[in-house]
Amino acid sequence: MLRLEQVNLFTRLKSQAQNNLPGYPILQDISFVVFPGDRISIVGSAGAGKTSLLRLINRLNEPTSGKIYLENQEYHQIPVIQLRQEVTLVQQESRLLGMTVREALAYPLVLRGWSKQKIQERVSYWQEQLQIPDQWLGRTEVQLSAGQRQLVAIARALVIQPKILLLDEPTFALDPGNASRLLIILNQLTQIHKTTILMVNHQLDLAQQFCNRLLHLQQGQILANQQSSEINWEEFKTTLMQAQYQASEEW
Ligand SMILES: Nc1ncnc2c1ncn2[C@@H]1O[C@H](COP(=O)(O)OP(=O)(O)OP(=O)(O)O)[C@@H](O)[C@H]1O
Repeated sequence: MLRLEQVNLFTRLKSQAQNNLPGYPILQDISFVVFPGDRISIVGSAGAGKTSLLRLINRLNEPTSGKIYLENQEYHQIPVIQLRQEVTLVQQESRLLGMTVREALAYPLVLRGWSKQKIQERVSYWQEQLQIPDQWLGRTEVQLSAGQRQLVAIARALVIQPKILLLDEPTFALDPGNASRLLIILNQLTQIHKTTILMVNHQLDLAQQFCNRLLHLQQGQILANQQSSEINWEEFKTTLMQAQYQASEEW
């Protein structure tokens, strides 16, 4: 469904470009394949390149070299608007841009010229799927907690029913009960709608609960790309904790 081939991403700061200096590497030699219905957790220490990888896949960043394919079509051959309809990113800090929840959920469909009735049906469906209470619909983002905003942002991404959903730390503002509930809902959705999900997650317990595959990044490189069932999770948690500790020491 999605294929990355030897993708590299280097910074190209203005000062570096002006002085003809090479940028420094953010992602190096990234190659992996995503299959339909995959639930992939992306983990790694701070600065490992997790967000940068999601941004590349959403085409907010362009690879310095290497190629990305969606269903065998090279990214550059796909108009960006179409690509973002099929591959949607929910960033860590989502904004509703002054809209009420009702307006924000309808907005992607209004942009696509849908009728009021079709919008209402689709929005109601996803509101129900993500268990968003009616009382939230008239609220703006300042009247929602960070976790509530995050849930609305995910629902807003799902109303256009993308093939691939990219989630950057969707559970960061949720308490453990709600985080776990969200992952169960997302898990069900991948089965019903065959949505493929790539999720950055710092909490390994949640990653373990959610994914069928794990991508471990370290300093911009893929250290491991493994089926969840093949992972010794206890051992992996210790290894990752040590790597995170080391990264914070170097920082
Ligand atoms: N626009 C940018 N310009 C320059 N450097 C950048 C830019 N974006 C990211 N970086 C650098 O790229 C590296 C990877 O950053 P990224 O945000 O992808 O890491 P991450 O794994 O998501 O980290 P975290 O877990 O802290 O969110 C970091 O060293 C960061 O400083």
